[in-house]
Amino acid sequence: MRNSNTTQRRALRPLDDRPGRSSAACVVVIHGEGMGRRVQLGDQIVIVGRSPDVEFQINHRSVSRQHCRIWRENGEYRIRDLDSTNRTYINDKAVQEATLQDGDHIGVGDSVLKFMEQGSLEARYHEELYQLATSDPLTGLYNRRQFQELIEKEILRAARHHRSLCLALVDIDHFKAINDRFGHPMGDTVIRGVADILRRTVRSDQLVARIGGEEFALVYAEQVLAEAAEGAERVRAAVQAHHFELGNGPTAVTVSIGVAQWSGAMSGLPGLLRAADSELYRAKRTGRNRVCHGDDNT
Ligand SMILES: Nc1nc2c(ncn2[C@@H]2O[C@H](COP(=O)(O)OP(=O)(O)OP(=O)(O)O)[C@@H](O)[C@H]2O)c(=O)[nH]1
Repeated sequence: MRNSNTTQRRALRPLDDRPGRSSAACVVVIHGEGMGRRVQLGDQIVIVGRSPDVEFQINHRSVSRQHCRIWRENGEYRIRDLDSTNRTYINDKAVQEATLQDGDHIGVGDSVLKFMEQGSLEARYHEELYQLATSDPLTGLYNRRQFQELIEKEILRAARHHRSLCLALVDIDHFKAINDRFGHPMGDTVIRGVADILRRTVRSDQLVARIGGEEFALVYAEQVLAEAAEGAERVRAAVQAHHFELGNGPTAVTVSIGVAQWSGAMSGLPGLLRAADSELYRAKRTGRNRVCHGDDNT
């Protein structure tokens, strides 16, 4: 039986595809639903299917919930059909199980995936395209678009398995004044510095994204509000403790953070964003350099 915690974590960092990773074997959707999406293949088993719980989800009715499985064995990648309704094809031939070769086309429902071996020029090209599409060039964190895609998946998962899920929005305080005083390039240095602190302070499997100019998002999967607020407080304290060298000696930079927990009554992502944003607004209004969340609203 598959471990649901592992599945949850993988969804946040799909198979260690975070920016800056070296080129590895991968599958890329080259036709049909999910075109352009790519999943890096390592030593983990990758299930391809329609279910939100699988490692490579293709949300189309022609794809079975768990359609096929790809795994590594003796240095090769193998694929097996999981009794799918529409079967799994390699280069237009239905297969039960097969070894994948560089460039193979894998037919999964109406979609076609291409398998590319580790280090191949084409795999590197697709990796670069993927990084460009999903990461923020200034910080290397996920960009807003990728954040939305990943958190929407998390919301579906939380709803389905009745798991908790929290979102923290982190905003640098008085950032305009930093730009005005030290110049835009120094402002960029501060954004990069805060991004580094976030990366260092959160769990390694946690989703961190830059979703606006000086605004970041942290996703706390399987954590309740009190736990997420504790994590957010660690982030706030770490930023405050860091001395940013901006030219005139050390300068204090602080962040305000709003935290909210997803609930079934919210209208998906917009509802969760609204709730976290209103807590962020409260943190700004009540003095900045603080974490606000629903439970402290007395
Ligand atoms: N250097 C730099 N500045 C940016 C970037 N994106 C947005 N900004 C600036 O960030 C500033 C955001 O300022 P405001 O939204 O007014 O907020 P603030 O000054 O941080 O004040 P509070 O959020 O109320 O504490 C604006 O001046 C933007 O021009 C960026 O990528 N680099």
